[in-house]
Amino acid sequence: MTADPLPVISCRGLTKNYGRHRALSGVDLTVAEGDVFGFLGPNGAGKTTTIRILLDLIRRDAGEVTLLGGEPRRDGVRLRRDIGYLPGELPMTSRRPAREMLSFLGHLRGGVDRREIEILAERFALDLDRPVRGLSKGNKQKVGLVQAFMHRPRLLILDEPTSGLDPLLQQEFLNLVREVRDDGRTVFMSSHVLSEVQDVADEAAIIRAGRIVALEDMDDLRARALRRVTLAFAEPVDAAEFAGLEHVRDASVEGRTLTCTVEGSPDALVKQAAAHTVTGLTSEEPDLEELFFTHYNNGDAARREEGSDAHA
Ligand SMILES: Nc1ncnc2c1ncn2[C@@H]1O[C@H](COP(=O)(O)OP(=O)(O)OP(=O)(O)O)[C@@H](O)[C@H]1O
Repeated sequence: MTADPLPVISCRGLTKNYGRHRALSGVDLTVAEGDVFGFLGPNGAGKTTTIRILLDLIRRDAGEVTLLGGEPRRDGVRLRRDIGYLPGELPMTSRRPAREMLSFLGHLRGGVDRREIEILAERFALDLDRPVRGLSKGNKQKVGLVQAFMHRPRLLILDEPTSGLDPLLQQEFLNLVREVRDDGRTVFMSSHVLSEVQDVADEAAIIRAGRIVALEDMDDLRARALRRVTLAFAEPVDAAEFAGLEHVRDASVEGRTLTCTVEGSPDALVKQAAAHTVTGLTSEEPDLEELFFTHYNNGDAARREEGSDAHA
């Protein structure tokens, strides 16, 4: 075992106001080297604002930031080489082909192996010969991802990276994130959907109304995750059979369909269901809001604070 390395991202007390609107109220974050860190929160919670402050694209009103041992305001040039950044909204108005734009960006970062661009483009099924301007939203997102990964940065900061990607490419993206982690590099990625980060993240912070309201080890969060499960049977079943099962709540039956909530392992439910002929199964994840309000005692407090902030 080695001693804990210095965090790759550390921020303390980040505060940001847009006019009279307080977007961040004292955000603290610590991201360890080699981790995949999910930054989760509903729309408008402050994810993009935090990321832009980390990268010194906007100024904070208060707080401290350290990134890869440097200070974003002072060490911007070095940090840009060591960081891959995918913005939430990509300005892509160039008439030039994606290949040229990516090579140009590569030069700005001190040179990028062209093969790396080709390999990434192939993985994301991106046609490098098409002009950037005419690309669809999904293809623009692919260009954004290629430019974030292509110089093999030590730290990737990705704002809603899977937005606009179809499910197959989302999986490819997650594979890439795993490879980066296996390489000992670090990924910080935001999302408003837990499912997008839950398979890959080691840790997650949940931000709400400009405050970090939870910091979670993902293994714990996964173990507690709620699912709404619907099972269809060939014959009518009795709700009582399922009501007392471990990790099963709110079981109700209508005709041949059982709906219930599973918190944690669905093992007991699956074994009980197997006593019957199962004709259908759906399992839905709750959205982040639901998970948040179900699991965190401070949920009501956060909701109240948000309400009072909104009137501030
Ligand atoms: N330039 C701006 N001027 C005024 N208010 C802003 C500005 N940028 C963001 N805000 C507000 O600050 C809050 C945080 O916004 P931010 O974009 O950081 O949230 P987010 O979590 O990234 O959400 P989203 O996923 O919708 O982008 C929101 O209430 C937003 O309306």
